[in-house]
Parts: sequence; structure tokens; C-alpha cells
Amino acid sequence: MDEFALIDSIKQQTYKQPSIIKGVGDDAAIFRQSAQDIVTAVDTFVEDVHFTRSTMDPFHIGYRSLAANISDLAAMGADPAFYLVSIVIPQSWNENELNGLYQGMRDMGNAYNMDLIGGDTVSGKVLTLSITVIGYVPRDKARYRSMAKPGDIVFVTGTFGDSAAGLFMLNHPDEYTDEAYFYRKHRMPAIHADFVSELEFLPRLALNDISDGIANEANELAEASHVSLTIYEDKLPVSTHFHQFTEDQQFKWKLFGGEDFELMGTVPASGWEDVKQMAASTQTQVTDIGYVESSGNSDHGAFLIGRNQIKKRLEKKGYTHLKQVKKNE
Ligand SMILES: Nc1ncnc2c1ncn2[C@@H]1O[C@H](COP(=O)(O)OP(=O)(O)O)[C@@H](O)[C@H]1O
Ligand SMILES: Cc1ncc(C[n+]2csc(CCOP(=O)(O)OP(=O)(O)O)c2C)c(N)n1
Ligand SMILES: [Mg+2]
Ligand SMILES: [Mg+2]
Ligand SMILES: [Mg+2]
Repeated sequence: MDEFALIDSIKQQTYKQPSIIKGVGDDAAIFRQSAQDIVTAVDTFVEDVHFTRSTMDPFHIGYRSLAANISDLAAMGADPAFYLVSIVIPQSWNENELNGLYQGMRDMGNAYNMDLIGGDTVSGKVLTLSITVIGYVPRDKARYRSMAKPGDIVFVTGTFGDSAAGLFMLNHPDEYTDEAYFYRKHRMPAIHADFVSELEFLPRLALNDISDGIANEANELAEASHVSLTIYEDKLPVSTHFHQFTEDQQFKWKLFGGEDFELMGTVPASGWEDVKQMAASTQTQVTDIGYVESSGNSDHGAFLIGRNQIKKRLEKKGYTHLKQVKKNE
């Protein structure tokens, strides 16, 4: 199979989005949109950084890579519409595996009626996927990290630490129970774009998705909004079988593990009932985990009230790339 055969095999015969004018097959794609704001994001996935062949099938790699991107659209309040895939393919990948990878993206994309409208294919040394997503949000309705205000309730979707636990279990098979659940949470995370769309009527909502760990993202939200954001450790939701791990593992994974792709939001107390209702109607778990306060003029950031009831700064610690890049002398 060459580059052209691959493109032929992934090209959609029909498109689902009414705004598409030109999809795969020319120098670029075109869609037309005048009524709504257009939201776009890109994320890159590299073998042995974001996934390994030993713990993920090609299908899972495709599925999770697109899921991670859709998660960013959801965190902006956007409805997913399109994606473009730039792929670097090493010689070690065969046709079947590439089909599996694209099938994973197709399955995830179909769940949100998304169309694949372009990309790029090159050979290289390390399997690398760079996915660009495009979505729509009603005019001026995007949900920024900077929208939190003192008095807001802090909430999260889903449970925390499952993805990191899943990766650990994949590397330590047969030592723990409920493997299938944790494997799935790592390989095929659930995304909550439908829940966020249902919240469109709320006048104000701050949102961030959790890719690097709640500690990092809570700080991002607090800094962007110039507030202090406090989380109760005891209120952070974890799954039933999460308690089989050591206290250290649980603490580390739920706060700093990342890749759960859950959402963290803040909402005025008056909107909390609506959030719970829309969560129920979209089968989304939501939990109230803390509150937003004024931080004065400085000292924005996130705090954690531990089991001992002592409040401490929540360290900005999680997954961070490029720690190896040296500063100029
Ligand atoms: N290499 C880059 N060039 C331009 N913008 C970038 C680059 N890397 C990240 N960004 C931008 O920085 C912001 C934060 O990115 P990131 O931490 O990757 O967000 P997320 O965790 O939501 O994926 C985003 O606006 C993103 O588009
Ligand atoms: C083999 C492997 N090692 C480590 C991890 C954990 N991991 C890799 S990247 C990452 C953070 C999220 O990735 P990033 O590129 O920072 O995404 P973004 O924040 O841009 O959405 C985590 C927790 C993994 N999933 N697989
Ligand atoms: Mg990113
Ligand atoms: Mg994000
Ligand atoms: Mg990151």
C-alpha cells in the first residue's frame, strides 16, 4: 500500500456535516459557516510518549487520540464537526494496523457525527499522529478557563485516576481486579461533549479538560480567572475498585495522573441544579468538589483540603513535556 492507496482507503464517500463544501481530495478542505463561532485545536501523539504498542492496539491509539482532541472542543463548549489527521508512519506498521488505527478514529468520530476532511501522510521513524479538530459554538458562548468567579461551585465529571491506574495495570497484568474496566478507561476514555452542549443555556460556566492531571488544570483555571480554587481531597470521585491500590498510588494518580479527559468546571451556585439535571439526562456523573474564592490581587492558584482538614497549595505537578530542553547560557 502506498500513500495514495491509504488516502483512498480512508476517504469518506459521504459527509455528515451540512457545512462541508470540499472534503478529502483537493489541496485543502472547505466548509462554510456564518452563524456560529468556529473552535479549533490540535494535539499530537507520539509512540512511546503517549502510547506503546504493547499496551494499546492500533484501534485504541486512533480512538484515544481523537478522543483527547474532542475533549478540548468539549472543554470550550463546542459541538465537534471535523477532524484532519497528519500521520508519520514507520516501516514497522502494516496495512492491517493502519486500518485499525483509522477505524479507531472513525468509531470515535462517528459518535459525534464528525467528518474526516483532510490530513497528510509521510513516512518516518516514529508513529506520530497529529489531529486537528474543528467544532462550532453559538456566538459568544465559548466556555473559557478565565470565566470562574468567587462564590462558584467547582465540579468535575466522571472519576479520577482510572487512566493512570489502567496504564499501570497493563504493565502489571494479573495483579489486580477489574482489569477490563481500567484498561478501557485508559484506552477508550469517555468524552462529555454532549453534556456540555446541554449546558448551553447557562449564562456563565468556566471549563477545562483534564489531560495533564487535575492539579495542573485546577491551577490553570485559577490563574486564568485570577481566583483561588479549593478542592476537597475527600470529595474527588474515584471508581469502586480504585481502593485496591496503595494510598500513595491513589493520591498520585487521581491528582497528577492525567489522561482521564474528564471536565472540571465552575458554575454560580444558582446554576448547580441545572448542571446536575443535564448531567443526569446525558448519563454523566458530576460531583461538587470545592469552591472558588477571591484571591485578593495576587496569589491566584489551586488549594487542596486534605483528609486531615489542612488546606495546602495544590502543587502544579502533573505531566509536562520538554523538561529536557536546556536554557541558553
Ligand atoms: N507549539 C505551539 N505553537 C503554538 N501554540 C501552541 C503550541 N503548543 C501549545 N500551544 C497553545 O498553547 C495553549 C495550551 O496548550 P496545551 O497545554 O497543549 O493545552 P491542552 O492541554 O488543552 O491540550 C493552547 O492554546 C495551544 O493551542
Ligand atoms: C507510554 C505512555 N507513557 C506515559 C503516558 C502518560 N501520559 C503521556 S502524555 C500525558 C499527558 C497528556 O498529554 P499532552 O501531550 O500533554 O496532552 P495535552 O495536555 O496537550 O492535551 C500523560 C499523562 C502514556 N499515556 N503512555
Ligand atoms: Mg494540547
Ligand atoms: Mg485541554
Ligand atoms: Mg499537556
